[in-house]
Amino acid sequence: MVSLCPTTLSSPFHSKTLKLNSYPQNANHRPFSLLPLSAVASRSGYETERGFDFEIGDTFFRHESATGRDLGVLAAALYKKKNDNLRVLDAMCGCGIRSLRYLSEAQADFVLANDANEDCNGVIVSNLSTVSSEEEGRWKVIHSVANRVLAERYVERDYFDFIDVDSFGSDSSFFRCAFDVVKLGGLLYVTSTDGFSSGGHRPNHSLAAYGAYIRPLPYSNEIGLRMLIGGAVREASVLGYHVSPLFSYYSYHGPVFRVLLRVNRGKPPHGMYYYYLLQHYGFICYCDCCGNSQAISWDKLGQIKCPCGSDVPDSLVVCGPLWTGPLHCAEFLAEMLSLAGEWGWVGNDTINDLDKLLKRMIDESNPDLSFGFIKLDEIASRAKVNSPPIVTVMNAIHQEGYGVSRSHISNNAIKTNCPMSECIRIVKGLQQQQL
Ligand SMILES: C[S@@+](CC[C@H](N)C(=O)[O-])C[C@H]1O[C@@H](n2cnc3c(N)ncnc32)[C@H](O)[C@@H]1O
Repeated sequence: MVSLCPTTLSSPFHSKTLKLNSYPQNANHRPFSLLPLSAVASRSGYETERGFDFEIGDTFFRHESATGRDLGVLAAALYKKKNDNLRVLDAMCGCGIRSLRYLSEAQADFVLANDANEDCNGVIVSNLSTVSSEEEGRWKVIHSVANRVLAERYVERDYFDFIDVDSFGSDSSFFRCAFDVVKLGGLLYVTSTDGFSSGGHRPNHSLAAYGAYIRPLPYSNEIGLRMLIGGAVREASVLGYHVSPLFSYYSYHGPVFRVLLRVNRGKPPHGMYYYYLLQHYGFICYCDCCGNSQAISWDKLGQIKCPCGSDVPDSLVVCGPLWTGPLHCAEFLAEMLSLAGEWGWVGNDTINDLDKLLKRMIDESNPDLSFGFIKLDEIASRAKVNSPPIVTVMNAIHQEGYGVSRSHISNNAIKTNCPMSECIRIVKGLQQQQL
């Protein structure tokens, strides 16, 4: 038997010495991204999602991830509509529900479904067989660590239109291999469940995984998305690719951070890539004293100071480097929403949430709105009043000429370019009107 060491596993170029279907036999040498079995939420039996009945056996499956799957399927289907061809690599497929949905709903021409755990094989094959027989060649199931699968595809020059990496913890170790296997113009759907890092509780870890030093901020879940995009942007630029987020989605079930990236090479639409990077890849500075946030570009790093002039020690919290640009592409989201409507996903109970989510994401794509969000509780506590209804606050801010939207991340928060001092004045005014 081949003896595997972690270095061997993480090196893509050892694939020829190992059987593709081999899975590390020695528990001590399990790839670092595989969690201990005790951490795996598994339930035996069958599930239903969007009208599909499928087996889950003892594989990892979470109901709560359905929205993330819906978003991926809509995006893949849009890609297929525009490009007429769709080859999907589902790098960590669990029971194969995503592969099943990419085949059935997005009409993928081919899906390569991989999961390192060979025990998932029977369940995946049985689920995909409900779409077509294995002999028809629309899908193939393999079992290997994701980076090895990706590296082998790269060596074979076997590129994919859509790659889904649904990992546990941080996904940054898969970026490089994945970028090399996505077709130019193709889509990479990545996931992180690393809520500790985004919350600023493990700055050394976020530095190691995403190259970003993250400290606690009031909008840490948005920071999680920005940390993920920033890490991907950085890794892509090392290889000469440029990426831009088409949508970013946070779900508190996990928590889970998911981002769909378009991968390209050459000049991005808005000028030279490095100019684009300098514009959108930098630092975020939050002032504890006044509650305002600002983006700091690399050339302004030496001049960090809050306009409120605070001289309170440690009042400025600086995080980064991370993505400070838009979280979504509004046009792409609008197309997803329209497709959801065509599929009849708008209007029934489960879909109402997706409908609301997509509309909220479109709203928060407004480029005038600063990154981060402000929780109403924070405004109310600084203004020393009770929190007024969110819609009343938003209307009042809007009437004062500022941009304002909800955030898909927090129900009780707004995104606005209205400074905190003005928000406080507006909220105090609303309170007085009520007296
Ligand atoms: C979050 S689950 C996938 C869930 C699935 N995508 C879904 O939507 O239901 C992650 C899966 O990745 C597998 N896995 C973990 N580390 C892996 C690695 N390095 N390479 C390939 N598969 C891996 C696990 O066995 C597990 O089934």
